[in-house]
Amino acid sequence: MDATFNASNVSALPGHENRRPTQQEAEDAVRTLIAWAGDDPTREGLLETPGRVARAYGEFFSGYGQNAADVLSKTFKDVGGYDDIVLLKDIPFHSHCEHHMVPFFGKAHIAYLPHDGVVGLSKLARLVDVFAKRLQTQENLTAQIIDAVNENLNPRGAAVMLEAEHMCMTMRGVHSHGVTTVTHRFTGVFAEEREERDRFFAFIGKR
Ligand SMILES: Nc1nc2c(ncn2[C@@H]2O[C@H](COP(=O)(O)OP(=O)(O)OP(=O)(O)O)[C@@H](O)[C@H]2O)c(=O)[nH]1
Ligand SMILES: [Zn+2]
Repeated sequence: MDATFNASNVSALPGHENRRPTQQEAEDAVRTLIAWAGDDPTREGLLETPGRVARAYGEFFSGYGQNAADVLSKTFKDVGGYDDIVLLKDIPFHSHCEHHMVPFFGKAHIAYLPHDGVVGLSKLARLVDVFAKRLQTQENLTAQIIDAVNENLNPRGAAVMLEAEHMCMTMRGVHSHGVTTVTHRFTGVFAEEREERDRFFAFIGKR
């Protein structure tokens, strides 16, 4: 995360002009939240918690230190002339909503019709993580994934669908359990031809 940390991201944070907050400052912020929640950050069980939370944040938000172009940089053309749909379904993802900073999680389905070669299958799952491991809305996550596929693979078409449960709707607020939010976007041939969209839905078992 350090390597690509963009200091301008925190320029609006008083006392942090042009620098990333230190680990110590992050841990102090966690202690403040613990006290604000009503507990005692100095009691034994909570002493190491700020450090753990900071480390966990490093994992939850590791996407800020990654970019899609790196993940999708290596493509293969030696695929026997295969140019039909490539589809990964049920890619699990965990993200955090940018409104409440609590998790939303579910499955992503990504398809593309190759034009300039194909990409390693694991890279599409990694691509989801590049953007999921940031503060997000589900709509933005959907758009960023398909934009990255288009920019880096130049396919004849791409399709992305996300299905997720938002803990900010389950654990708090409206307390609506079991609600699945579905977002999707189609580009190229998938946007133009209903038949291709229907194939996508059929492959992911939605019709
Ligand atoms: N469109 C969209 N909304 C989201 C997403 N994640 C959370 N939200 C919603 O963001 C909204 C924020 O609404 P606000 O009224 O500003 O905040 P709030 O008072 O905490 O809202 P409630 O959740 O209704 O209690 C809520 O309706 C959330 O359900 C997302 O990925 N996409
Ligand atoms: Zn939320």
